[in-house]
Amino acid sequence: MDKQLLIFDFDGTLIDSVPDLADATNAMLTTLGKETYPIDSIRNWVGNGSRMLVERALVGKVEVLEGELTVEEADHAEQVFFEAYNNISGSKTVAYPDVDNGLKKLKDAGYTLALVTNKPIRFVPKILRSFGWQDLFAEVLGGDSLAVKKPDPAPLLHVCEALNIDPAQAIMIGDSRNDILAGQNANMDTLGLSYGYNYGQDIRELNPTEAFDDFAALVDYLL
Ligand SMILES: O=C(O)COP(=O)(O)O
Ligand SMILES: [Mg+2]
Repeated sequence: MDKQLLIFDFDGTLIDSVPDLADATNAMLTTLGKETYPIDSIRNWVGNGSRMLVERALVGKVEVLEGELTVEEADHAEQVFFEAYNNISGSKTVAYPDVDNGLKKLKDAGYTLALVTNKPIRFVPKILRSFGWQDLFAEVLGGDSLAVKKPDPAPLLHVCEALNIDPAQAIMIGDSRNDILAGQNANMDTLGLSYGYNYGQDIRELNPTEAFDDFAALVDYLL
């Protein structure tokens, strides 16, 4: 493998964060006096950052139509969600099998590792520390670190520029259409993981360069 930089997605790729996200979402809905949803519904609402998760939960579906929510309503719900997620984040979030060892093997093999998530950046350091990963990544960007988030290629290109690495030497690795499209939009190779959250769609339908059903297979491919 002649590439230098591996850019990883976070939720659904390295960590299974949906149990905590679902608890926070339902805590928000309960606070607002609305009906709660099962984790299997909420899993399909993750991927475009907290704001979209909150809006989808308020309307109870993936597609939020123009005019269905007021900005004030969504702003308030987002603040309630942030508080709830801040209080519980970490307790039920686990790394997927072979991720911890796999990341260390890839780093030891000479790759530079970076993290680009659509999760708000304020929640990221605490989760990284909980897995002892705080020094693994040369660059870490959240969904609100720049004006745009994945599937826009800007966060990926920003990381390449900060690390002075040609995007042609980078690979985007993730579980969702937002990761694969961001990588394709940045003209990078893309590697898909099938076990995460992709709105119920098979990641292979997005035509990543390769796709894997577990993290160990991804590591084998890269070493
Ligand atoms: O917070 C989200 O919506 C998903 O975050 P991710 O980009 O790490 O998958
Ligand atoms: Mg993801």
